[in-house]
Amino acid sequence: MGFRVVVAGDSAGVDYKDVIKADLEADPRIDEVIDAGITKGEDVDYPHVAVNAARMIADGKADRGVFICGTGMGVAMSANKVKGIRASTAHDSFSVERLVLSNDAQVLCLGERVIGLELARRLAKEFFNYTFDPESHSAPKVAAICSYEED
Ligand SMILES: O=C[C@H](O)[C@H](O)COP(=O)(O)O
Repeated sequence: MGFRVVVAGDSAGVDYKDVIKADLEADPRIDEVIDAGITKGEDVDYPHVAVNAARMIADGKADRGVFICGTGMGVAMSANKVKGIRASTAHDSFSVERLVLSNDAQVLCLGERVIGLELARRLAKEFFNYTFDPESHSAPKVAAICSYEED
């Protein structure tokens, strides 16, 4: 079974979000792409966009997310407020790999004002090359992150 992916972006990330959404819809590894907004022309602040999208993962409606704002940092901070979500900005290939293999992150965050479109597209694609191994040496560290979550 393929990934169910939620994409989201604020007004500074909507252009990349729409391109990456189309890429993911054409990717045979992905079964479903959910667009959590915004649509171009809308203006919703990034915390609301990211938390709404992250809740879809926490609620089991999606497996992973690609969230985009100007820097990738605001959507990451916001998504991480949702219990069970691990999200980070990653703007290079190695970081994207480790985001999954070390950190079991469900959400890749990208900054439309920081990296070029083709790099963003490539990183979004690479994010789905990896799946976390629950038997790996990284698993207890991820469990330790979770242990610090507060209700
Ligand atoms: O992290 C925040 C994002 O980059 C956002 O798109 C822009 O936020 P700002 O308008 O507060 O700079």
